[in-house]
This record gives sequence, structure tokens and C-alpha cells, in this order.
Amino acid sequence: MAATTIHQAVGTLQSCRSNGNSVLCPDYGHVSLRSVSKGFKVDVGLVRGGSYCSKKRGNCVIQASASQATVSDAVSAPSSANSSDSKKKTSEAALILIRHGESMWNEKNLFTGCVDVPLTKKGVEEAVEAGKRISNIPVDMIYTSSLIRAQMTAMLAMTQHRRKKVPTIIHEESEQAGTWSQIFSEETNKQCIPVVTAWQLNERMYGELQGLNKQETADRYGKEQVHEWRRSYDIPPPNGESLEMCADRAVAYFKEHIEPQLAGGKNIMIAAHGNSLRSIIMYLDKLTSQEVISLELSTGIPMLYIFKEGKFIRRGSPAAPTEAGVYAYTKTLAQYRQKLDNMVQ
Ligand SMILES: O=C(O)[C@@H](CO)OP(=O)(O)O
Repeated sequence: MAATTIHQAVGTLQSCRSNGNSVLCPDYGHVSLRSVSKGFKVDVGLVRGGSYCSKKRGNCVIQASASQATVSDAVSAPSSANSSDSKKKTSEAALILIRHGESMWNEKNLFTGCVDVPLTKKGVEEAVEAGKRISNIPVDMIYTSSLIRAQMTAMLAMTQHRRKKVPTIIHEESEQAGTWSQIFSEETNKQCIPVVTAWQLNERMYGELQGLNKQETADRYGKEQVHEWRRSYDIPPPNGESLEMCADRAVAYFKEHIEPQLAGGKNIMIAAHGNSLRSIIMYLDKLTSQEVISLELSTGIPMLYIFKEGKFIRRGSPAAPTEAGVYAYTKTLAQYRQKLDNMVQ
């Protein structure tokens, strides 16, 4: 989509400001450039992602490049119209990372990679447990891979969230899919959390190891060789991706799509995979290619970062003995928890 479309959008969406590549529209919610180019002003039904853009809902950033455009929904404050606990006077945003719960191939000890298998019963329970641990942390947007085990994990985790917003998958695979998944109630839309699925967050592609048993592969090729395939930074498994290759797409996606949302104050949850998350953590924690080798992520354990003043601050694993250790990490999170407490009284 040509960048000129954006400028047409600026003309249509009054009170938008453009810096050339992006447009800030304080008076509008979730719009897509495609809908804008089709005449957003006269037909709110063209607004995708389930939001109306006719009422004041905070900031809406339209990010666009010459070839594509994505939109971030301005998520309303979680508790009431006048509260702004997930808005960012404090310029702080929470980032939750969750590796999916145990999958049916984790259980069988098979290399999985990009094969799309579901969670086991234990994986379902882990996802629910993860959800309990983050139930007091604000979540404005969710990113998952395109694989069902990550999507199940995100959805199951959100069943436990105290705010009770409904995670709603954004369908952008075709224009029709976008149009057919619209929501026609602004009120309902306010109670939704957009879920963006991205293949770039998929598990590292394991090449010819996919479907093989890990133990049998170690017996056949030797423990060291298999460890090198599984954990080295730049050595790919046969016809697969190394962690470095996986990082190239996962971290690029994170920087291009997720980091700007955090900078805009959105609280984000990412449900993804052992290796795509290892590569993102490597970026967040500035790990070296040596250090990342020993980084192992358990299934279903959420990790929390605070994004503040352009920096990621790791708050330890919320796998702490009680969830009290999670929300109390910052004043903003404690305030959010307080608001949730007040809501149920
Ligand atoms: O099989 C896989 O896709 C991954 C994650 O389960 O395995 P590994 O731990 O070897 O990277």
C-alpha cells in the first residue's frame, strides 16, 4: 500500500497528525489503513479489528510502510471511563512473555518446530495456571504465533484474568476475513482485547528433525551433536533454522510491531515458543550468543518485563511462590490491582 494513502487518511481523519510514516489520531480507535483508503469517514463499518473510531478512546497509532500498514487499538482503561490505569501517564508498560503449555509433542518428546500441534491436558492446566499468575497485570494487546499451542495458551490464560475482557483474534488473512469479523458495538469492543497472530513468532523451524524423537536422535547422532542443534546460536539443524535465523524474524517483528505499542503505553502479552522467546529475551536482556545457550524456558511460566523510558526491566519470573510478587513490582501495577479489587467490591 502506498505511503500516499496515509496522507489521504490524514485528510479524512480529522485531528490526526502525521510524521510521514505514521499517523497519530487522538480521537479515533482501531482503524486500518485499508479501511481508511476505502472511505473510513463515511462508513464506520469498514473499520476492522472490531472497533469504532468515532468516539474518543485515547490514542490510535497507524503505523505504515510502503508495503503494509498495521494499527494499534487504543485500549480503554480497564476499570472505568475516567480511570486510566493502563494509560500511560507514568510511561510504563508491562510486557508478559509466556511459552505455551506442554504440547502433545512435548509430551512425546518429539522435535516440534513449526508443526502445529495442540496442548495436552497438562498444557491446558499450565496455561490456566499461568493465567492466574498474571490475572492482576493489565493486558491491552496480545500477540501470539500462528500456531495453535501458543494461541490456546493465550486464550486459556485470559480466562483467568480478573478484568474479564474478551481476547478477540484479529483476522487479516484477507480483506473479507477482516470485514466479516467486525464488531458493531463500541461498548462490546471496549471489552475486547485484540489478539494479533504472527508467524514470525512461531517456533524455530526444526527442519528434518521435526517429528523425530529427541532421545532417539541423540542416540543416533550423539548427545553433543543434538545439543548443538538444539541450543547453539548459529548452527542450524539439517534444513532448519538456527536460533540466529529465528531471531532474525522474531526480534525484527518484536522491534517493528510490538516495541512501538509498548512505547505507546500498551500492556502486552506475548504467547509464543521456547526458541522464539529465547531470541526475544536475548534481545531484551542483551544476552550474548554464549549466554543464550544456557537459557531454558519452562512451559507455561509467564515472565514479566516493565518497559520504561525506552528500557526493558526484567522483574524476575512471576513463577514466584505467590502472585503477590508479580503485581506489586511497580506502583502502577499495584494501582491496577487495587482498581480490580475495587471493581469486585
Ligand atoms: O521441539 C521443539 O520445537 C522445541 C521446543 O519444544 O524443542 P527444543 O527444546 O529442542 O528447542
